[in-house]
Amino acid sequence: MSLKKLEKLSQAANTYKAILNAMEEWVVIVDHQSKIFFINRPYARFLGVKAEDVKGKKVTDVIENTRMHITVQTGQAERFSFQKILGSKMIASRLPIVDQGEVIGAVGTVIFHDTHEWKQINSHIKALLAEQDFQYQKSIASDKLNTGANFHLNDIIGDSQVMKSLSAKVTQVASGDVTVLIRGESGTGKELYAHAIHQLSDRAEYPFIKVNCAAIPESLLESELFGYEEGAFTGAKKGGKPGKFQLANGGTLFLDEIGDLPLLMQAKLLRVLQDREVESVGGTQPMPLNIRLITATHRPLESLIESGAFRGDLYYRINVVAIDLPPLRERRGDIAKLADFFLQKLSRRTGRRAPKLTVQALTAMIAYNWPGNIRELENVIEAAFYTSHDRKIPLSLLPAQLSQTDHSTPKNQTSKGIIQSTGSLKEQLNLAEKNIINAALIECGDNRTKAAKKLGISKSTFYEKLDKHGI
Ligand SMILES: Nc1ncnc2c1ncn2[C@@H]1O[C@H](COP(=O)(O)OP(=O)(O)OP(=O)(O)O)[C@@H](O)[C@H]1O
Repeated sequence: MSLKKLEKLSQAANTYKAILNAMEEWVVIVDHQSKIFFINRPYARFLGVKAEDVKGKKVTDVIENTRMHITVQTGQAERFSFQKILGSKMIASRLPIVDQGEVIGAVGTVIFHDTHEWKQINSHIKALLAEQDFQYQKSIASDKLNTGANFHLNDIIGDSQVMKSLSAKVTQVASGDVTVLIRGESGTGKELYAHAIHQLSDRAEYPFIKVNCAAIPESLLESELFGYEEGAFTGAKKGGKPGKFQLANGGTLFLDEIGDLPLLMQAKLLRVLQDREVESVGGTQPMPLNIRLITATHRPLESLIESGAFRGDLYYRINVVAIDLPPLRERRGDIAKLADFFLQKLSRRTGRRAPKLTVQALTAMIAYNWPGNIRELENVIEAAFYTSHDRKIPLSLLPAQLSQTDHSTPKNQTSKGIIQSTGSLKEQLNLAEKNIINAALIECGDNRTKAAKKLGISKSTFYEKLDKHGI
Protein backbone atom coordinates (compact mmCIF):
# COMPACT_ATOMS: atom_id res chain seq x y z
CA MET A 1 0.00 0.00 0.00
CA SER A 2 1.38 3.45 -0.87
CA LEU A 3 2.41 5.81 1.93
CA LYS A 4 -0.30 8.26 0.84
CA LYS A 5 -3.03 5.62 1.16
CA LEU A 6 -1.76 4.56 4.59
CA GLU A 7 -1.77 8.16 5.76
CA LYS A 8 -5.34 8.57 4.52
CA LEU A 9 -6.42 5.39 6.32
CA SER A 10 -4.84 6.44 9.57
CA GLN A 11 -6.44 9.89 9.27
CA ALA A 12 -9.85 8.24 8.79
CA ALA A 13 -9.25 5.95 11.79
CA ASN A 14 -8.36 8.96 13.94
CA THR A 15 -11.54 10.75 12.89
CA TYR A 16 -13.68 7.72 13.84
CA LYS A 17 -11.88 7.44 17.18
CA ALA A 18 -12.53 11.12 17.88
CA ILE A 19 -16.21 10.60 17.08
CA LEU A 20 -16.51 7.54 19.33
CA ASN A 21 -14.69 9.37 22.12
CA ALA A 22 -17.10 12.29 21.85
CA MET A 23 -20.16 10.07 22.28
CA GLU A 24 -22.18 10.09 25.48
CA GLU A 25 -22.77 6.37 25.17
CA TRP A 26 -19.98 4.14 26.35
CA VAL A 27 -18.58 2.03 23.54
CA VAL A 28 -16.38 -1.05 23.51
CA ILE A 29 -15.30 -3.06 20.48
CA VAL A 30 -13.80 -6.54 20.74
CA ASP A 31 -12.20 -8.80 18.15
CA HIS A 32 -13.02 -12.46 17.35
CA GLN A 33 -11.05 -13.58 20.43
CA SER A 34 -13.05 -11.22 22.63
CA LYS A 35 -10.00 -9.04 23.16
CA ILE A 36 -10.55 -5.30 23.42
CA PHE A 37 -9.83 -3.58 20.14
CA PHE A 38 -11.21 -0.20 21.17
CA ILE A 39 -12.86 1.34 24.20
CA ASN A 40 -14.02 4.94 24.15
CA ARG A 41 -12.70 7.48 26.62
CA PRO A 42 -15.88 7.97 28.73
CA TYR A 43 -16.16 4.22 29.27
CA ALA A 44 -12.47 3.86 30.19
CA ARG A 45 -12.80 6.83 32.57
CA PHE A 46 -15.74 5.17 34.35
CA LEU A 47 -13.83 1.90 34.68
CA GLY A 48 -10.80 3.79 35.98
CA VAL A 49 -8.49 2.47 33.27
CA LYS A 50 -6.58 3.97 30.37
CA ALA A 51 -7.86 3.03 26.91
CA GLU A 52 -4.32 2.31 25.65
CA ASP A 53 -3.61 0.01 28.64
CA VAL A 54 -6.60 -2.27 28.12
CA LYS A 55 -6.29 -2.61 24.36
CA GLY A 56 -5.61 -6.29 23.55
CA LYS A 57 -6.78 -7.52 26.97
CA LYS A 58 -9.60 -10.08 27.33
CA VAL A 59 -12.81 -8.13 27.79
CA THR A 60 -13.82 -10.40 30.69
CA ASP A 61 -10.71 -9.24 32.57
CA VAL A 62 -11.62 -5.58 32.17
CA ILE A 63 -15.40 -5.26 32.31
CA GLU A 64 -17.39 -6.77 35.14
CA ASN A 65 -20.32 -9.05 34.18
CA THR A 66 -19.70 -8.48 30.48
CA ARG A 67 -21.39 -10.74 27.90
CA MET A 68 -19.44 -9.47 24.93
CA HIS A 69 -17.59 -12.80 24.60
CA ILE A 70 -20.96 -14.57 24.45
CA THR A 71 -22.11 -12.33 21.61
CA VAL A 72 -18.88 -13.18 19.77
CA GLN A 73 -19.47 -16.91 20.36
CA THR A 74 -23.16 -17.00 19.45
CA GLY A 75 -23.38 -14.18 16.92
CA GLN A 76 -26.63 -13.19 18.66
CA ALA A 77 -27.44 -9.56 19.39
CA GLU A 78 -28.52 -8.67 22.92
CA ARG A 79 -30.44 -5.43 23.19
CA PHE A 80 -31.21 -3.29 26.22
CA SER A 81 -30.20 -5.77 28.92
CA PHE A 82 -29.20 -4.98 32.50
CA GLN A 83 -25.55 -5.18 33.44
CA LYS A 84 -24.18 -4.44 36.89
CA ILE A 85 -20.77 -2.73 36.81
CA LEU A 86 -19.06 -1.24 39.86
CA GLY A 87 -22.33 -1.27 41.77
CA SER A 88 -24.43 0.53 39.13
CA LYS A 89 -27.19 -1.10 37.09
CA MET A 90 -26.62 -0.14 33.46
CA ILE A 91 -28.55 -0.86 30.32
CA ALA A 92 -26.34 -2.24 27.60
CA SER A 93 -26.60 -3.62 24.09
CA ARG A 94 -24.21 -5.98 22.33
CA LEU A 95 -24.17 -6.54 18.59
CA PRO A 96 -22.03 -8.98 16.62
CA ILE A 97 -19.80 -7.56 13.87
CA VAL A 98 -20.28 -9.80 10.86
CA ASP A 99 -18.09 -9.81 7.77
CA GLN A 100 -18.92 -12.10 4.87
CA GLY A 101 -21.06 -14.28 7.11
CA GLU A 102 -18.42 -14.64 9.82
CA VAL A 103 -18.48 -13.06 13.27
CA ILE A 104 -15.24 -11.04 13.50
CA GLY A 105 -16.00 -9.28 16.75
CA ALA A 106 -18.70 -7.40 18.64
CA VAL A 107 -19.60 -3.87 19.57
CA GLY A 108 -21.09 -3.07 22.94
CA THR A 109 -22.75 0.14 24.06
CA VAL A 110 -23.89 1.19 27.49
CA ILE A 111 -26.87 3.38 26.73
CA PHE A 112 -28.03 4.33 30.19
CA HIS A 113 -25.40 4.57 32.88
CA ASP A 114 -27.72 3.83 35.78
CA THR A 115 -31.38 3.04 36.23
CA HIS A 116 -32.08 6.56 37.50
CA GLU A 117 -30.90 8.03 34.19
CA TRP A 118 -32.97 5.48 32.35
CA LYS A 119 -36.10 6.39 34.33
CA GLN A 120 -35.46 10.09 33.76
CA ILE A 121 -35.15 9.63 30.02
CA ASN A 122 -38.20 7.41 30.05
CA SER A 123 -40.29 10.21 31.59
CA HIS A 124 -38.80 12.70 29.16
CA ILE A 125 -39.82 10.51 26.23
CA LYS A 126 -43.30 10.07 27.69
CA ALA A 127 -43.66 13.86 27.94
CA LEU A 128 -42.50 14.25 24.34
CA LEU A 129 -44.99 11.64 23.19
CA ALA A 130 -47.82 13.28 25.09
CA GLU A 131 -46.87 16.64 23.58
CA GLN A 132 -46.77 15.15 20.10
CA ASP A 133 -50.10 13.44 20.60
CA PHE A 134 -51.57 16.71 21.81
CA GLN A 135 -50.20 18.56 18.75
CA TYR A 136 -51.67 15.86 16.56
CA GLN A 137 -55.07 16.04 18.22
CA LYS A 138 -54.89 19.84 17.99
CA SER A 139 -54.12 19.75 14.29
CA ILE A 140 -57.13 17.49 13.72
CA ALA A 141 -59.34 19.67 15.88
CA SER A 142 -58.26 22.93 14.24
CA ASP A 143 -59.32 21.45 10.96
CA LYS A 144 -62.84 21.21 12.21
CA LEU A 145 -65.19 23.63 13.76
CA ASN A 146 -65.79 21.22 16.59
CA THR A 147 -69.26 20.52 15.35
CA GLY A 148 -68.99 16.85 16.30
CA ALA A 149 -68.16 15.61 12.80
CA ASN A 150 -64.62 14.32 12.69
CA PHE A 151 -64.21 12.80 9.26
CA HIS A 152 -64.09 14.14 5.73
CA LEU A 153 -64.63 12.21 2.54
CA ASN A 154 -60.87 12.09 2.02
CA ASP A 155 -60.46 10.26 5.35
CA ILE A 156 -62.30 7.38 3.74
CA ILE A 157 -59.69 5.05 2.28
CA GLY A 158 -60.36 2.91 -0.76
CA ASP A 159 -59.97 3.32 -4.47
CA SER A 160 -61.77 0.23 -5.67
CA GLN A 161 -64.45 0.90 -8.26
CA VAL A 162 -67.24 0.49 -5.72
CA MET A 163 -65.64 3.03 -3.37
CA LYS A 164 -65.16 5.52 -6.19
CA SER A 165 -68.85 5.22 -7.12
CA LEU A 166 -69.81 5.66 -3.47
CA SER A 167 -67.73 8.85 -3.18
CA ALA A 168 -69.41 10.22 -6.30
CA LYS A 169 -72.86 9.37 -4.90
CA VAL A 170 -72.10 10.89 -1.49
CA THR A 171 -70.82 14.09 -3.05
CA GLN A 172 -73.93 14.29 -5.17
CA VAL A 173 -76.46 13.81 -2.36
CA ALA A 174 -74.60 15.68 0.40
CA SER A 175 -75.48 19.21 -0.64
CA GLY A 176 -79.28 18.75 -0.68
CA ASP A 177 -81.15 18.13 2.53
CA VAL A 178 -82.29 14.72 1.45
CA THR A 179 -82.68 12.06 4.14
CA VAL A 180 -80.09 9.31 3.77
CA LEU A 181 -80.17 5.70 4.97
CA ILE A 182 -76.73 4.07 5.18
CA ARG A 183 -76.76 0.28 5.13
CA GLY A 184 -73.89 -2.10 5.68
CA GLU A 185 -72.48 -4.77 7.95
CA SER A 186 -70.93 -3.77 11.22
CA GLY A 187 -67.60 -1.99 10.83
CA THR A 188 -67.99 -1.09 7.15
CA GLY A 189 -67.73 2.65 7.83
CA LYS A 190 -71.38 3.76 8.12
CA GLU A 191 -70.59 6.37 10.74
CA LEU A 192 -67.63 7.63 8.72
CA TYR A 193 -69.92 8.24 5.76
CA ALA A 194 -72.46 10.05 7.93
CA HIS A 195 -69.69 12.43 9.08
CA ALA A 196 -68.51 12.93 5.52
CA ILE A 197 -72.02 13.75 4.25
CA HIS A 198 -72.42 16.35 6.99
CA GLN A 199 -69.01 17.88 6.24
CA LEU A 200 -69.87 18.18 2.57
CA SER A 201 -73.30 19.67 3.22
CA ASP A 202 -74.36 23.29 3.69
CA ARG A 203 -74.87 22.42 7.35
CA ALA A 204 -71.15 21.69 7.91
CA GLU A 205 -70.75 24.60 10.32
CA TYR A 206 -73.67 23.47 12.45
CA PRO A 207 -73.79 20.55 14.89
CA PHE A 208 -73.47 16.91 13.94
CA ILE A 209 -75.21 14.89 16.65
CA LYS A 210 -75.01 11.13 16.83
CA VAL A 211 -77.38 8.85 18.69
CA ASN A 212 -76.80 5.13 18.91
CA CYS A 213 -80.36 3.84 19.22
CA ALA A 214 -79.14 0.42 20.38
CA ALA A 215 -77.04 1.82 23.21
CA ILE A 216 -79.67 3.86 25.09
CA PRO A 217 -82.05 2.04 27.45
CA GLU A 218 -85.62 2.21 26.19
CA SER A 219 -86.81 4.06 29.29
CA LEU A 220 -84.35 6.93 28.62
CA LEU A 221 -84.66 7.08 24.87
CA GLU A 222 -87.58 9.50 24.73
CA SER A 223 -85.99 12.12 26.98
CA GLU A 224 -82.59 11.63 25.29
CA LEU A 225 -84.09 12.21 21.86
CA PHE A 226 -86.66 14.89 22.59
CA GLY A 227 -85.40 16.44 25.84
CA TYR A 228 -87.52 17.29 28.88
CA GLU A 229 -88.80 20.28 30.82
CA GLU A 230 -88.08 21.04 34.46
CA GLY A 231 -90.29 18.91 36.69
CA ALA A 232 -91.34 16.62 33.83
CA PHE A 233 -90.66 13.58 36.03
CA THR A 234 -89.06 12.78 39.36
CA GLY A 235 -85.32 13.09 38.99
CA ALA A 236 -85.60 15.58 36.10
CA LYS A 237 -82.79 18.14 36.14
CA LYS A 238 -83.47 21.73 37.19
CA GLY A 239 -84.04 23.84 34.06
CA GLY A 240 -84.78 20.70 32.00
CA LYS A 241 -82.52 19.23 29.34
CA PRO A 242 -82.49 19.63 25.56
CA GLY A 243 -82.81 16.44 23.52
CA LYS A 244 -80.63 15.36 20.61
CA PHE A 245 -83.15 16.78 18.16
CA GLN A 246 -82.91 20.24 19.72
CA LEU A 247 -79.10 20.00 19.92
CA ALA A 248 -78.89 19.09 16.24
CA ASN A 249 -81.04 22.02 15.15
CA GLY A 250 -79.51 23.69 12.11
CA GLY A 251 -77.25 20.68 11.57
CA THR A 252 -77.45 16.91 11.11
CA LEU A 253 -78.93 14.24 13.36
CA PHE A 254 -77.37 10.81 12.83
CA LEU A 255 -79.47 7.94 14.18
CA ASP A 256 -77.23 4.89 14.21
CA GLU A 257 -78.71 1.38 14.49
CA ILE A 258 -82.18 2.68 13.63
CA GLY A 259 -83.36 -0.93 13.34
CA ASP A 260 -83.08 -1.17 17.13
CA LEU A 261 -85.46 1.74 17.79
CA PRO A 262 -88.45 0.49 19.86
CA LEU A 263 -91.82 0.67 18.10
CA LEU A 264 -93.16 3.38 20.39
CA MET A 265 -90.19 5.61 19.58
CA GLN A 266 -90.59 4.83 15.89
CA ALA A 267 -94.11 6.30 16.07
CA LYS A 268 -92.81 9.44 17.81
CA LEU A 269 -89.98 9.83 15.34
CA LEU A 270 -92.39 9.51 12.45
CA ARG A 271 -94.57 12.26 13.91
CA VAL A 272 -91.58 14.58 14.38
CA LEU A 273 -90.45 14.01 10.81
CA GLN A 274 -93.95 14.60 9.43
CA ASP A 275 -94.70 17.71 11.49
CA ARG A 276 -91.12 19.01 11.39
CA GLU A 277 -91.43 20.09 14.97
CA VAL A 278 -90.41 18.56 18.27
CA GLU A 279 -91.90 18.77 21.72
CA SER A 280 -89.91 17.87 24.80
CA VAL A 281 -91.24 15.58 27.53
CA GLY A 282 -93.48 17.66 29.81
CA GLY A 283 -93.38 20.58 27.36
CA THR A 284 -96.32 22.47 25.92
CA GLN A 285 -94.72 24.47 23.15
CA PRO A 286 -93.42 22.51 20.12
CA MET A 287 -90.18 23.80 18.61
CA PRO A 288 -89.86 24.02 14.83
CA LEU A 289 -87.18 21.67 13.55
CA ASN A 290 -84.52 22.36 10.98
CA ILE A 291 -82.41 19.24 10.76
CA ARG A 292 -81.08 16.84 8.21
CA LEU A 293 -81.61 13.22 9.16
CA ILE A 294 -79.12 10.47 8.40
CA THR A 295 -79.82 6.97 9.67
CA ALA A 296 -77.79 3.78 9.56
CA THR A 297 -78.48 0.12 10.05
CA HIS A 298 -76.66 -3.18 9.87
CA ARG A 299 -79.98 -5.04 10.12
CA PRO A 300 -82.14 -5.60 7.04
CA LEU A 301 -85.09 -3.28 7.70
CA GLU A 302 -87.26 -5.04 5.10
CA SER A 303 -87.25 -8.26 7.13
CA LEU A 304 -87.87 -6.29 10.32
CA ILE A 305 -90.96 -4.81 8.63
CA GLU A 306 -92.10 -8.29 7.68
CA SER A 307 -91.74 -9.49 11.27
CA GLY A 308 -93.56 -6.40 12.55
CA ALA A 309 -90.52 -4.98 14.36
CA PHE A 310 -90.16 -1.94 12.11
CA ARG A 311 -92.78 0.43 10.75
CA GLY A 312 -93.13 0.44 6.97
CA ASP A 313 -94.22 4.11 6.90
CA LEU A 314 -91.11 5.18 8.83
CA TYR A 315 -88.96 3.07 6.53
CA TYR A 316 -90.21 4.94 3.45
CA ARG A 317 -89.60 8.27 5.16
CA ILE A 318 -85.98 7.53 6.10
CA ASN A 319 -85.07 5.61 2.98
CA VAL A 320 -85.15 8.48 0.51
CA VAL A 321 -81.61 7.86 -0.68
CA ALA A 322 -79.93 4.59 0.32
CA ILE A 323 -76.19 4.20 0.48
CA ASP A 324 -75.05 0.59 0.58
CA LEU A 325 -71.57 -0.04 1.93
CA PRO A 326 -69.94 -3.25 0.71
CA PRO A 327 -68.28 -5.62 3.16
CA LEU A 328 -64.49 -5.58 3.03
CA ARG A 329 -64.34 -9.09 1.50
CA GLU A 330 -66.02 -7.63 -1.60
CA ARG A 331 -63.33 -5.02 -2.07
CA ARG A 332 -60.17 -6.90 -1.25
CA GLY A 333 -58.23 -4.58 -3.52
CA ASP A 334 -58.41 -1.93 -0.77
CA ILE A 335 -56.95 -4.09 1.99
CA ALA A 336 -53.29 -3.24 1.39
CA LYS A 337 -54.02 0.47 1.30
CA LEU A 338 -56.20 0.37 4.41
CA ALA A 339 -53.56 -1.63 6.31
CA ASP A 340 -50.91 0.88 5.34
CA PHE A 341 -53.19 3.78 6.30
CA PHE A 342 -53.71 2.37 9.80
CA LEU A 343 -49.98 1.67 10.21
CA GLN A 344 -49.15 5.26 9.26
CA LYS A 345 -51.81 6.54 11.64
CA LEU A 346 -50.28 4.54 14.51
CA SER A 347 -46.82 5.68 13.52
CA ARG A 348 -47.91 9.33 13.72
CA ARG A 349 -49.56 8.73 17.06
CA THR A 350 -46.64 6.90 18.69
CA GLY A 351 -43.70 8.49 16.90
CA ARG A 352 -42.45 5.03 15.94
CA ARG A 353 -41.52 4.21 12.36
CA ALA A 354 -44.31 2.18 10.74
CA PRO A 355 -43.33 -1.47 10.25
CA LYS A 356 -44.26 -3.15 6.97
CA LEU A 357 -46.33 -6.27 6.46
CA THR A 358 -44.45 -9.19 4.99
CA VAL A 359 -45.81 -10.65 1.76
CA GLN A 360 -47.16 -13.66 3.67
CA ALA A 361 -48.94 -11.43 6.16
CA LEU A 362 -50.50 -9.26 3.44
CA THR A 363 -51.46 -12.31 1.40
CA ALA A 364 -53.24 -13.80 4.42
CA MET A 365 -55.01 -10.51 5.02
CA ILE A 366 -56.20 -10.34 1.43
CA ALA A 367 -57.45 -13.93 1.61
CA TYR A 368 -59.25 -13.55 4.95
CA ASN A 369 -63.00 -12.89 5.01
CA TRP A 370 -63.11 -10.05 7.59
CA PRO A 371 -66.49 -10.63 9.28
CA GLY A 372 -65.81 -7.53 11.41
CA ASN A 373 -64.85 -5.55 8.30
CA ILE A 374 -62.66 -2.45 8.60
CA ARG A 375 -62.97 -2.21 12.38
CA GLU A 376 -61.56 -5.76 12.62
CA LEU A 377 -58.78 -4.89 10.18
CA GLU A 378 -57.91 -1.78 12.21
CA ASN A 379 -57.77 -3.85 15.42
CA VAL A 380 -55.59 -6.53 13.83
CA ILE A 381 -53.16 -3.90 12.55
CA GLU A 382 -53.05 -2.16 15.91
CA ALA A 383 -52.29 -5.38 17.78
CA ALA A 384 -49.56 -6.29 15.26
CA PHE A 385 -48.07 -2.79 15.46
CA TYR A 386 -47.69 -2.96 19.21
CA THR A 387 -46.38 -6.52 19.29
CA SER A 388 -43.84 -6.15 16.46
CA HIS A 389 -40.33 -5.18 17.52
CA ASP A 390 -38.94 -5.21 14.07
CA ARG A 391 -39.42 -3.23 10.87
CA LYS A 392 -41.60 -6.08 9.57
CA ILE A 393 -44.89 -7.61 10.62
CA PRO A 394 -44.72 -11.35 9.91
CA LEU A 395 -47.73 -13.62 9.53
CA SER A 396 -47.02 -15.03 13.01
CA LEU A 397 -48.04 -11.70 14.58
CA LEU A 398 -51.49 -11.82 13.03
CA PRO A 399 -54.35 -13.58 14.87
CA ALA A 400 -54.59 -17.32 14.32
CA GLN A 401 -57.79 -17.08 12.27
CA LEU A 402 -55.89 -15.18 9.56
CA SER A 403 -53.24 -17.82 9.08
CA GLN A 404 -55.90 -20.51 9.21
CA THR A 405 -57.73 -19.12 6.18
CA ASP A 406 -58.08 -22.03 3.81
CA HIS A 407 -55.74 -20.90 1.06
CA SER A 408 -56.39 -24.06 -0.84
CA THR A 409 -60.03 -23.29 -1.69
CA PRO A 410 -59.87 -22.53 -5.36
CA LYS A 411 -63.51 -21.37 -5.35
CA ASN A 412 -62.85 -17.86 -4.16
CA GLN A 413 -59.15 -17.35 -4.00
CA THR A 414 -55.94 -18.61 -5.46
CA SER A 415 -53.45 -20.11 -3.08
CA LYS A 416 -51.96 -16.63 -2.71
CA GLY A 417 -55.26 -14.94 -1.89
CA ILE A 418 -54.66 -12.65 -4.84
CA ILE A 419 -57.87 -13.25 -6.77
CA GLN A 420 -61.52 -12.97 -5.83
CA SER A 421 -64.36 -14.38 -7.83
CA THR A 422 -66.82 -11.50 -7.82
CA GLY A 423 -67.16 -8.98 -10.64
CA SER A 424 -66.54 -9.21 -14.36
CA LEU A 425 -63.43 -10.87 -15.77
CA LYS A 426 -61.92 -7.44 -16.40
CA GLU A 427 -62.54 -6.34 -12.80
CA GLN A 428 -61.09 -9.56 -11.40
CA LEU A 429 -57.99 -9.31 -13.59
CA ASN A 430 -57.51 -5.70 -12.55
CA LEU A 431 -57.76 -6.56 -8.88
CA ALA A 432 -55.37 -9.49 -9.25
CA GLU A 433 -52.85 -7.20 -11.01
CA LYS A 434 -53.15 -4.62 -8.25
CA ASN A 435 -52.64 -7.21 -5.50
CA ILE A 436 -49.65 -8.75 -7.30
CA ILE A 437 -48.03 -5.32 -7.62
CA ASN A 438 -48.67 -4.52 -3.97
CA ALA A 439 -47.19 -7.86 -2.91
CA ALA A 440 -44.12 -7.32 -5.12
CA LEU A 441 -43.60 -3.85 -3.65
CA ILE A 442 -43.76 -5.18 -0.13
CA GLU A 443 -41.41 -8.04 -0.96
CA CYS A 444 -38.91 -5.58 -2.45
CA GLY A 445 -39.08 -3.17 0.49
CA ASP A 446 -40.88 -0.54 -1.64
CA ASN A 447 -38.05 -0.49 -4.16
CA ARG A 448 -39.87 0.07 -7.45
CA THR A 449 -36.95 -0.84 -9.69
CA LYS A 450 -36.53 -4.17 -7.92
CA ALA A 451 -40.29 -4.82 -7.94
CA ALA A 452 -40.51 -4.12 -11.71
CA LYS A 453 -37.59 -6.49 -12.28
CA LYS A 454 -39.16 -9.16 -10.11
CA LEU A 455 -42.32 -9.00 -12.18
CA GLY A 456 -40.33 -9.00 -15.44
CA ILE A 457 -41.70 -5.70 -16.73
CA SER A 458 -40.00 -2.44 -17.62
CA LYS A 459 -39.84 0.39 -15.12
CA SER A 460 -42.04 2.60 -17.28
CA THR A 461 -44.73 -0.11 -17.58
CA PHE A 462 -44.49 -0.60 -13.83
CA TYR A 463 -45.00 3.12 -13.22
CA GLU A 464 -47.97 3.16 -15.60
CA LYS A 465 -49.52 0.34 -13.60
CA LEU A 466 -48.90 2.11 -10.28
CA ASP A 467 -50.66 5.10 -11.72
CA LYS A 468 -53.53 3.03 -13.10
CA HIS A 469 -54.17 1.36 -9.73
CA GLY A 470 -53.55 4.49 -7.68
CA ILE A 471 -50.79 2.74 -5.69
N1 LIG B 1 -62.99 3.45 4.27
C1 LIG B 1 -62.41 3.64 5.46
N2 LIG B 1 -61.24 4.24 5.53
C2 LIG B 1 -60.63 4.40 6.72
N3 LIG B 1 -61.13 3.99 7.88
C3 LIG B 1 -62.32 3.40 7.87
C4 LIG B 1 -63.04 3.21 6.66
N4 LIG B 1 -64.21 2.62 6.96
C5 LIG B 1 -64.21 2.44 8.28
N5 LIG B 1 -63.09 2.91 8.85
C6 LIG B 1 -62.75 2.84 10.27
O1 LIG B 1 -63.28 1.60 10.75
C7 LIG B 1 -63.89 1.75 12.02
C8 LIG B 1 -65.36 1.36 11.91
O2 LIG B 1 -66.06 2.32 11.14
P1 LIG B 1 -67.53 2.84 11.51
O3 LIG B 1 -67.67 2.99 13.00
O4 LIG B 1 -67.83 4.01 10.67
O5 LIG B 1 -68.34 1.55 11.04
P2 LIG B 1 -69.89 1.26 11.22
O6 LIG B 1 -70.32 0.61 9.97
O7 LIG B 1 -70.60 2.50 11.64
O8 LIG B 1 -69.87 0.20 12.38
P3 LIG B 1 -71.10 -0.23 13.35
O9 LIG B 1 -72.20 -0.75 12.50
O10 LIG B 1 -70.49 -1.33 14.18
O11 LIG B 1 -71.45 0.97 14.15
C9 LIG B 1 -63.67 3.19 12.43
O12 LIG B 1 -62.52 3.28 13.23
C10 LIG B 1 -63.45 3.90 11.13
O13 LIG B 1 -62.66 5.05 11.30
